[in-house]
Amino acid sequence: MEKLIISGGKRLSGTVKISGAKNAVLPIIAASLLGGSPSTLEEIPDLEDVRTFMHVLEHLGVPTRREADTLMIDSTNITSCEAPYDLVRKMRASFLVMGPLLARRGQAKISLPGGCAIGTRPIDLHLKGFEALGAEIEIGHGYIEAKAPKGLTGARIYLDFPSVGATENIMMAASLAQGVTILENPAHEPEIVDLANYLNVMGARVRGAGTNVIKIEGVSELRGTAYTVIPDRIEAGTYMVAAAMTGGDVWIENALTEHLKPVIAKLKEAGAVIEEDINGLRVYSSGNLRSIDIKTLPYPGFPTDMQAQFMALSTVAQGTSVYTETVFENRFMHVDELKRMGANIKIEGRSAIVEGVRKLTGCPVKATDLRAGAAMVLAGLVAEGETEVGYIHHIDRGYDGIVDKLCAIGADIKRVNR
Ligand SMILES: CC(=O)N[C@H]1[C@@H](OP(=O)(O)OP(=O)(O)OC[C@H]2O[C@@H](n3ccc(=O)[nH]c3=O)[C@H](O)[C@@H]2O)O[C@H](CO)[C@@H](O)[C@@H]1O
Ligand SMILES: C=C(OP(=O)(O)O)C(=O)O
Repeated sequence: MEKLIISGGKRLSGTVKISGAKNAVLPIIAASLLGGSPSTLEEIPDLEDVRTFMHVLEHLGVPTRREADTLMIDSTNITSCEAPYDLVRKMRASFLVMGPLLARRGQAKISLPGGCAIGTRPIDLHLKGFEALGAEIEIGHGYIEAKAPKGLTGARIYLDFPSVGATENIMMAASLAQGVTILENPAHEPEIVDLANYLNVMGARVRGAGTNVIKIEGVSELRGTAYTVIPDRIEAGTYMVAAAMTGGDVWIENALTEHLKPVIAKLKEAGAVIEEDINGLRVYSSGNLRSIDIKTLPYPGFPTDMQAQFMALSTVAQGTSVYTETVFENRFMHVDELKRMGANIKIEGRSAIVEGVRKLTGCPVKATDLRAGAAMVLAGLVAEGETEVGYIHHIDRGYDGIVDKLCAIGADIKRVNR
């Protein structure tokens, strides 16, 4: 089994270049299915999730080819409308092919994704959206089958919660529907805006992405196009925390400060210094950090995908920090692993109370999910002795070249097979 071995105590300094955003790339790959001609996507990160999505597309009869950071997708013909359990269970974002398939082919049969380590993660809002657009939905034998033989029709849809995935799936489906769709209370995340921009370059008419109402005027066809995805704000945030925790000085190249406001604010509150620039940002700190309180919220609130990494920071900060998770009901799997390293954390309902300790000590720990894995790596960077992180396939889902990037700024980390 592959593991990461980290020898803690190294101060990080130098430059880290941020890759394209996982959470932008995945919906954009799904949206490429809407185009009747090939798309060329640039700045594609080297991630397990991207490889899984390429398999999903190949299963649909859509050829994909990757050369360095470029991904070519030829969606001229789609020969199957089914995504099986084997692929969907590996990556929930596979469910994002439902909107495009329904819109382009009038049918889709996708395995139910099921829950995952961070929560039950239902898809009711996606399905309500498709039904409002005129699709008929049937659930059976572990699959969701959606049909719209006469095509989809624009509708007014209100989301009970600003779900990122539901907003994306509905936006994609509505792009090829007849008439206008008004999507109220959608998600505001930068990845939603990136998807809307890609759809619009394909010929769609999506207005208002990033605001409280998105208006989608359906068009009769879309074409493939070239597109460059935005940098990954969560990857950037993770390296920012690494710099702050290790008392380092790191230039985070390519980070978009506009997308990182809550992360920047909380790191400053913890005592790090941040210099913002058009091409990225610099983070440095003495390593003496203060307690902070964090409540996760939909964008532009503090991102749930940064909660575990910040909690790793608070385990060695002075004072008591309170973390409240409001987006997912079970996103504290990292707590027990951090406690094995000497952290002092108590869970009370949806909050975790973190009492800073003088030091963490290295030991074998598990990456229970993607960001929990990132938190283990961060804890390992400051722990005394050696930390061995297992189940790193979770980390490989979302961090492009994490070992090389950390080594280049002075960390002692290696990947081993043991
Ligand atoms: C590939 C991708 O972009 N993943 C991100 C996306 O996930 P994802 O799109 O799955 O997250 P959502 O915004 O949909 O989920 C947020 C909350 O809404 C609930 N919900 C969602 C859909 C639904 O139909 N019904 C329902 O109740 C979920 O269970 C969860 O509690 O946004 C999350 C919230 O920022 C991030 O943590 C993930 O990294
Ligand atoms: C939860 C995450 O991703 P996914 O929705 O793909 O599981 C994440 O990126 O932290």
